[in-house]
Amino acid sequence: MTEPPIGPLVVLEKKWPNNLAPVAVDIGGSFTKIVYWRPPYAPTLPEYVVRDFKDSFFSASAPLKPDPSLAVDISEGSLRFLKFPSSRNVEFIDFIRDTKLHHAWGENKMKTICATGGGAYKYKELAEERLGTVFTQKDEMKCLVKGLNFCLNHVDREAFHYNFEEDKEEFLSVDQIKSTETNSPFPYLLVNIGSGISILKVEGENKFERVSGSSLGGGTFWGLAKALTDIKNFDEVRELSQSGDNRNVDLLVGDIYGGDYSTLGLKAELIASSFGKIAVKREDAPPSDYNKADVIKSLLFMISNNIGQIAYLNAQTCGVEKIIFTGGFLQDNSYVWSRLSYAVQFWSVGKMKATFVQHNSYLGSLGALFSGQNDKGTKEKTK
Ligand SMILES: Nc1ncnc2c1ncn2[C@@H]1O[C@H](COP(=O)(O)OP(=O)(O)OP(=O)(O)O)[C@@H](O)[C@H]1O
Ligand SMILES: CC(C)(CO)[C@@H](O)C(=O)NCCC(=O)O
Repeated sequence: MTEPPIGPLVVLEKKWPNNLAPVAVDIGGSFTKIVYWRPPYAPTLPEYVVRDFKDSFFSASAPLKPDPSLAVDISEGSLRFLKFPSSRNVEFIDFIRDTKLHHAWGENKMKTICATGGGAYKYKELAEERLGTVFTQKDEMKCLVKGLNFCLNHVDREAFHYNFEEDKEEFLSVDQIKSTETNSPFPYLLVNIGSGISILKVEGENKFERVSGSSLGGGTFWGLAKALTDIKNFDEVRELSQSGDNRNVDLLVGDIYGGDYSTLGLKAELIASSFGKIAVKREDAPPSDYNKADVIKSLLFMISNNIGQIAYLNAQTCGVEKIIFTGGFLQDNSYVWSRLSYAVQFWSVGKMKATFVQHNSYLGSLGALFSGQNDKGTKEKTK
């Protein structure tokens, strides 16, 4: 079958600038995330590049409602998502070049690609040199909010709560994510857990403020996990968190009080000090029976509880009750969903609920893709 000459512009022609590639990248500290539009006539991408990475997608059959204002007729194709570790950023640039994603599935190279995340600045020169296409820089926070709002408004079952008592997701429809007072998803606190954490108060489609941040994020968890154990693969985290027992590593209230600290309502099984049991071990004690599963589980508890607490405190300061957690740390990580849900419920005494989304890692790249539609490829100013 012969390809139409101008690829996606067939469906995007009304608003999509004809010099902009239907691919956008979010180059973060840990991962580079790519979103691209693939029309039905396009070939699939070479398996050798994709095999190590998850390739999730909104397909024509996924319950994605097209938004006329965005003029992206997804039913004519699909938005596809890919990840590369940031340590392979040169390969990622060559991947775009070799697959010709910046050609918009046609003959001609597009003039610009929208890029966000720190790497949009760090790798601009290198990427432009290797691709011969301009990297139009888009602000990371704006893209994150834009991508998330797009998903919340248009993708059914994108958002979900996690029932930590029954260990299952409870998916929300586009209508269920809306507050009754505002008939919209706003206001919400956005806690994006990538390598580090950014916390934003979001009050409207383009109305938001970064209220806080923390360096104790997904990179901290993964860095400490690698430093403390011989773990090499993130998938192992999911396995080990099922079998580990943090009580071999953490000091519990019960270890200090011999039971509950009733006057403060602190139950015996509550963690009093993460990793505290290792700290108080006698020098002449026999080797402990904690193993790497126990360490991983304790680390996950520590990071997740801390994030849950920071999120709750920021939500309280901002006067917002809905907290939406996003970012690569949460991708396919039901254990963390469970911990964060528990932490938010615990700290807010049941007043607040943690919400999660399916396309955690890809919100920034989605936002970059959409934000390129209405501009002429100029450099974006940040606050
Ligand atoms: N397969 C994996 N390998 C390593 N880390 C993973 C993996 N899957 C999930 N993670 C988690 O995802 C985190 C990175 O998330 P994400 O891609 O959102 O960050 P980033 O955008 O690169 O960082 P930042 O926004 O801070 O620059 C890692 O720190 C780690 O905790
Ligand atoms: C630096 C960014 C914004 C890069 O995505 C992120 O890693 C972050 O928000 N880190 C936390 C920085 C802080 O302590 O506010």
